[in-house]
Amino acid sequence: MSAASGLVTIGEAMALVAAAQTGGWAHHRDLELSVAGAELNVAVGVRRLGRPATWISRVGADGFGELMLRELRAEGVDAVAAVDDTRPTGLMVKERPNSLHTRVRYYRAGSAASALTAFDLPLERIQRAAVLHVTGITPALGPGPASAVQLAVDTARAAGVTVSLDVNYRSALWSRSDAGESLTPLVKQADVLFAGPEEASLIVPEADPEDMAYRLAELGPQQVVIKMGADGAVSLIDGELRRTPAIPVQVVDTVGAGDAFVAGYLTELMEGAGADRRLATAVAAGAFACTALGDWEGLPTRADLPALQATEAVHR
Ligand SMILES: Nc1ncnc2c1ncn2[C@@H]1O[C@H](COP(=O)(O)OP(=O)(O)OP(=O)(O)O)[C@@H](O)[C@H]1O
Ligand SMILES: O=C(O)C(=O)C[C@H](O)[C@H](O)CO
Repeated sequence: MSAASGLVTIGEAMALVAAAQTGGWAHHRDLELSVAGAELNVAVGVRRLGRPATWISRVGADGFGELMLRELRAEGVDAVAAVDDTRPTGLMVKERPNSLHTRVRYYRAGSAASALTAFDLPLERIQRAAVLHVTGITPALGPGPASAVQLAVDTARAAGVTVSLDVNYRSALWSRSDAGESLTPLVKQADVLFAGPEEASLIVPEADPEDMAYRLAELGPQQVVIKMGADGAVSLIDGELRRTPAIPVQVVDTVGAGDAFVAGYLTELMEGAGADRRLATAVAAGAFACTALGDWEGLPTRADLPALQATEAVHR
């Protein structure tokens, strides 16, 4: 399959150090090393569901960057990433103080990906994509990454490529007012918009998810999806309002569920599927992501999807 049938996404991924047990670092020092980043998670999710995916970024000339590129190769994601020998790959640390909470800390200031600029973009790949997916994390990394996202979106729109935006507000990176101001113009340029209710309220004043969806659609996106965790999603797609329940699962770790949901939705969009099917695959992928530690390791392939309906937990 060519990139023309696939997703292109841009963003930072980090090495992910996660506690292997609950209890906090002071008591349990076992850790697991992986990689994660919202856009990388989406690229892996799309690829697992069967569509081509390209991930554009920068990594450090270090073991973490090497690990990231290896993982992406193993997943079949096409990585277009400059290796920067002056800056490190960013790091994210995920601690589980108890079974109820996950605490995430970033060590990403001055990272290779925060030096991303418009010069890192292979514009012809964006022009040939089926969907360009960006998130509100990248503009928060600095003026270089913000200008790269803007150019990517402008390029996609000029080429008639569908633009997808996940608001993905990260309070450790910027204030709500800065995020609202910077992301509103991007929302207006998006065809598909994903946001949680708290994130949507950065852009519009409404408090009710259905009202938010209508107000966001007035800004431009024909497809607005409000992700609501265990409550599923509210969407306004081509003028039609839907409530899609989540699929109940035994939750291990919800971080990355939103990216899985986006991957499910966008894969079906690229397949030409209708809104009901896009949302069904989105909630299924979101549920899968909740069942495993790690941001993307638990993401499903097509063959995995029916397992959510299975009644027996052990298959022999
Ligand atoms: N506890 C859960 N049980 C079942 N499905 C869930 C659960 N949490 C999330 N999901 C599924 O995943 C989707 C996205 O989750 P959520 O709304 O938490 O996204 P998010 O806040 O963007 O996540 P993140 O930024 O951590 O990736 C939900 O709409 C739902 O379909
Ligand atoms: O928060 C970020 O910047 C990340 O990209 C890290 C995680 O992988 C992401 O939050 C999961 O959606």
